[in-house]
Amino acid sequence: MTEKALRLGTRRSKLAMAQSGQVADAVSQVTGRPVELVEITTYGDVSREHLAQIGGTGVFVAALREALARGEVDFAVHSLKDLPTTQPDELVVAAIPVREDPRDVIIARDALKLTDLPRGARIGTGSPRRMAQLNAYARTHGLDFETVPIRGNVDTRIGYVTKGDLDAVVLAAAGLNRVGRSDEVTDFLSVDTILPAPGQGALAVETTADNADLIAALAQLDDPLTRAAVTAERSLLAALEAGCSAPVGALADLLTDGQSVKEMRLRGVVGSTDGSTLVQLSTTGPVPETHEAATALGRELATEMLAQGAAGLMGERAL
Ligand SMILES: NCc1[nH]cc(CCC(=O)O)c1CC(=O)O
Repeated sequence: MTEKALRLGTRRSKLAMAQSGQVADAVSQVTGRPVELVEITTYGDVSREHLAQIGGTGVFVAALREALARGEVDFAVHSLKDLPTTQPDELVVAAIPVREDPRDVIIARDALKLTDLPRGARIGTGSPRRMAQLNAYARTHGLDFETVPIRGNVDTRIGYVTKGDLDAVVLAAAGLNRVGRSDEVTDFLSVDTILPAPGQGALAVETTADNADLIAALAQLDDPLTRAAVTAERSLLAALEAGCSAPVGALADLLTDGQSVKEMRLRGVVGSTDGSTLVQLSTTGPVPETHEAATALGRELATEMLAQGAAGLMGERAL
């Protein structure tokens, strides 16, 4: 007898379909069961222009979570950076697979790098985090470009450059990799220049808390080091009382001593969108082995950032 297919709820966007498809393959490999994609239309997909008013990328997550709660699907895959920092009691993030490239990139006309952009160049991004750090970089490196607020999916955003409306756009490397368009990247931005969004490049595989068998099966896809890193990053975000559209960047990585992993370093930044003020700090600690330890690392850095005025920079919202 063939086993019943597991139902994976997904948005219809190219990026969502790509990442759901990849997780579907992995889940079917570890469970030996077929996985069926169930398309869920979200309010954010239908009414993009109202996204800012109804609360940013959280709307995409909410529709998938409702389908899970109603029992219409068995599990869902989210971009971790779009996931609100509060976890509903009835849902569990059963797996956080190995993170992809966390960097931001630019796709610019004429294969230009960030530092090659001419004076007055227009760079499209709707993210206050990217605006703040790009503008700060311009100020400290004698560059002169303008960040222009844009929205839209990966294709739309790249279209601004290919149609000649903008000189460059900023995107996440991971998303481009997943949709097979990373060959169009003209510059991978160092995380020393632009810290990514907390959780960027990582996925969250979520199911209902009452589904013990599926939780155990999905756990085989979990990467504990990725989980520790993104838990610390998201704990920083939560402790700063910032949402997914706040100008906050964070990245936890491992510091190695020769061959062996020594410590985890968590870097964080918050800034004004014009780049005139940045609070950028880092902390290091033993590699966290529990959720509590990872959370403590993020809280510790938040406390230091708040002491340096981070709270005053959190009011700015995405356009
Ligand atoms: N905010 C939209 C979004 N959510 C996740 C990704 C990319 C994939 C990832 O970071 O995991 C993107 C696109 C982007 O920022 O370019």
